[in-house]
Amino acid sequence: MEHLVERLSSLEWTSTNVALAAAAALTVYTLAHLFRNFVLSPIKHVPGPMPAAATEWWALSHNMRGNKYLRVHELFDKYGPVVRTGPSSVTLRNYRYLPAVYQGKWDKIAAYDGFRTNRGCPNSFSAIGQSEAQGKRRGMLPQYATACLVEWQDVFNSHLLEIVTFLRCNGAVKPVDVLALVAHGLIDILGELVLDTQINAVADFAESKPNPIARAITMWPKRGTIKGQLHPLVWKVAEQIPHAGWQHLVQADSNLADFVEPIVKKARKQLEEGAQPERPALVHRLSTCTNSMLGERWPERDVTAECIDHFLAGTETTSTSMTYIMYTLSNRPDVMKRLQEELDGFMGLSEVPDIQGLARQPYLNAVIKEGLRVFTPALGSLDRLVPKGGMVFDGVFLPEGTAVGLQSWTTHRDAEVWGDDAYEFKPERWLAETQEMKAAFIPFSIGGRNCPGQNLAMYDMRLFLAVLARNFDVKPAAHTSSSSMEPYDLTTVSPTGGKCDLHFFPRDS
Ligand code: HEM
Repeated sequence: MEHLVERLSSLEWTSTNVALAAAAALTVYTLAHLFRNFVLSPIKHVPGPMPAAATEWWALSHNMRGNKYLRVHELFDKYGPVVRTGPSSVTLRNYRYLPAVYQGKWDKIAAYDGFRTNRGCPNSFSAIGQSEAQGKRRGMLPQYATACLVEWQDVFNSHLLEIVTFLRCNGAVKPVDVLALVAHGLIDILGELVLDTQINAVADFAESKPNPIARAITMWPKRGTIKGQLHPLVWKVAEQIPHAGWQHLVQADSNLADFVEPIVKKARKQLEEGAQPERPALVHRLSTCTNSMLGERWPERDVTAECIDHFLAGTETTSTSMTYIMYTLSNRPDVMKRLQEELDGFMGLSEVPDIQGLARQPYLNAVIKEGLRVFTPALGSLDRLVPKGGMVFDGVFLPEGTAVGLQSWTTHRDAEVWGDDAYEFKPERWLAETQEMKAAFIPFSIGGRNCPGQNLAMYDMRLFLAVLARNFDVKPAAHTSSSSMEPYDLTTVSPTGGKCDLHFFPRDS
């Protein structure tokens, strides 16, 4: 050793020597990494593509290309129902394992930590452990109960009517991006339901003015995915890249925090002064409930983080589902006709429907469920950590700490459940729902970490779909095609083309 140190100190540190030393260090690091992932790994026996086992870059590069779900889907045919999709992660095909993985109170993987909001504050989505999440969920669930949502009917109606008015003036003249339109509508609704605040996103959209909140909300999920997959140091460096578009993405979180923080502060002050809102928004509920883990009121920064989280979780998911459903209807006059007949019978001459009656319209609900099945917004694997003792899946043992999950893209196309027409959009299948369909339909996930906003999401979708289909016939713009609509998946899905331009022709014109 002394000899080696002597030799090193006698070396002349020219730039060539430094480069050689760096290359040698990199080689040693890479070999050690490969040795660990191939030879020492406790899941080395799980079949899968070699690059996926070698490094995280296989998953990251497919994530960045938005097609990881397709690659993983193909792997099952080649490697069987249990596939190694990363150095320490495995994806399962068999939907019968859904309860084991998602109802077993297993922790989420560390990448969820990248979804903290309000400058690094944890929220229910980013919480890794069940107990931390349960404390937060108890406070929010009453806001999305049916009894609460029906009280907001006037808010839903006023924003939907604004959209109808805009489309009546513009939709036939030039195509409208339904993805952005619905997202702006949802942001206005969530503004009131979550923050008791008017955001006026649809008004800005109608005037082609960028809305800063809408921009931050649409940028945020991409930021979360990238941040979650990069080493914190690499992210710190990446944050400095002086590119305007990239900076909008990097700053999406602080921009939202700057907007939501003062609203939360004001609401808390009003509550402390004795105000009793007749119709509490989420910010009021969270400000008054007790954090069951801490035994005291939620800190202000946690309330801010949770409210931001709901804006994010409730916008892109629902707007994507609505967009793919509207795009499908623009190409499927048979489905549109049947839907319009049902809605005409239910709504008559009214432009907006009764919110409760919509839940009882069979074909409308069948179209939405089929939309959520075929175009699930969260279609990749939602990974969890195998707990102590490990577990056997389809004959393959996975030890404690393995990241494991199922992707809804695959589950929603399982021929054993959905039949040979699993890839087709066929709302009729929901008119005779089977137990297998119930068990394998997972757009909102299942178990203790399922989507707490699913009731709101279903209300949103019923309302938007009923209003758009009742009032308009829809045709795709010339440039809106199956390739521009190819799903691009970065945690949640969006069309590859980034938008979905459709023509809206008023039905009574
Ligand atoms: C079509 C619309 C929606 C879909 C498909 C959807 C889907 C999902 C899924 C699959 C999860 C589980 C994620 C995971 O385990 O990684 C989830 C979690 C969550 N969703 Fe939704 N969601 C939708 C709308 C909403 C809405 C409207 C809200 C609230 C305004 C919301 C709030 C949340 C929250 C807070 C979580 C985290 C829950 C936890 O981890 O305990 N979502 N959602």
